[in-house]
Amino acid sequence: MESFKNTALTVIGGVGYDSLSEDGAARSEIKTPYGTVSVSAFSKDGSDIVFISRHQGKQHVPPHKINFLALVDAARQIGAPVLSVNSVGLMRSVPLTGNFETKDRLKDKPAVSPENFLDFPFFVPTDFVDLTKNRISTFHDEDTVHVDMTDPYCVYIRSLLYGILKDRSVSYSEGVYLCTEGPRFETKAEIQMFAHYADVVGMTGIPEVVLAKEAGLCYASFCTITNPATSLSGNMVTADEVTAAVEKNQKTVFEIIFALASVLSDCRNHPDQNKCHKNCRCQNAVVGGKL
Ligand SMILES: CSC[C@H]1O[C@H](OP(=O)(O)O)[C@H](O)[C@@H]1O
Ligand code: HPA
Repeated sequence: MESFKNTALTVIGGVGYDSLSEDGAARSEIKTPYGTVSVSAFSKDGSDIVFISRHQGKQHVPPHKINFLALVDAARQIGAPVLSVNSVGLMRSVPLTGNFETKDRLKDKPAVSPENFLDFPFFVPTDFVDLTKNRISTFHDEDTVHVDMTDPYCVYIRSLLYGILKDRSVSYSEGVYLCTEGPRFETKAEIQMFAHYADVVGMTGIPEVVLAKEAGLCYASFCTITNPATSLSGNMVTADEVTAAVEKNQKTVFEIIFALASVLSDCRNHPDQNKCHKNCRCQNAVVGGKL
């Protein structure tokens, strides 16, 4: 296996992110017990990043057929923290974090809503609801392991993300991600029900986060809100709308990814590890969970 030992960050990228690593990236394949995964490795300002395309490039594997076991096993072999990039539909208004002094209309209760989501497209999941139906969501089919899900998304990586967003004055919302099986979009009745339990809806976050936790990886997700969920605007929901919104925000997402890789790279090399205090429990998520 090619050595990925200096990798600061692995990115699992969704729709519209294949160009993250196009220029001068070294392409290779990682063999896993679940299948072979194509990855590309590149350096950005001295930080090594490995990119895994969730839909595996031009063939575009649809959400319900993604080989999550292979993708996450590849990330485990790389061994670096993982940032997953996902697109989502917004199901309800969510409070925003950011500086709104110049945005008069948001002064009282700043929130992202189906009306203004284009201005505030970034969302960080803190928890999830799993409504997938037909996916293998554990590495432990033969033995029995019950993984802890108290903090599904790594608190350490999220704290770094929040710092980077704040430094760059990028407003964001955070909350609960709900995953459907897809590939169809949701019905009106489903969105009315789901919005009681979650803020955004997507098709690709699960079981990625669960498998990453089983693998002991530090894993967080950075979502782009691409559309109001079904029936929350007068429009139909289309894949074209999703890709257009991703493309519009891609530059900012790339900047956040590069900044995160840089912080993680500095932390790896810093003699004073207190500077980068890793306050998460990701590596211990299966401790006490084996029967
Ligand atoms: C392009 S329409 C819906 C499709 O896009 C999202 O994928 P990803 O999160 O990998 O960008 C969504 O969850 C669906 O899979
Ligand atoms: N529903 C499910 N997945 C999605 C959506 C949506 O509205 N937007 C982007 N991915």
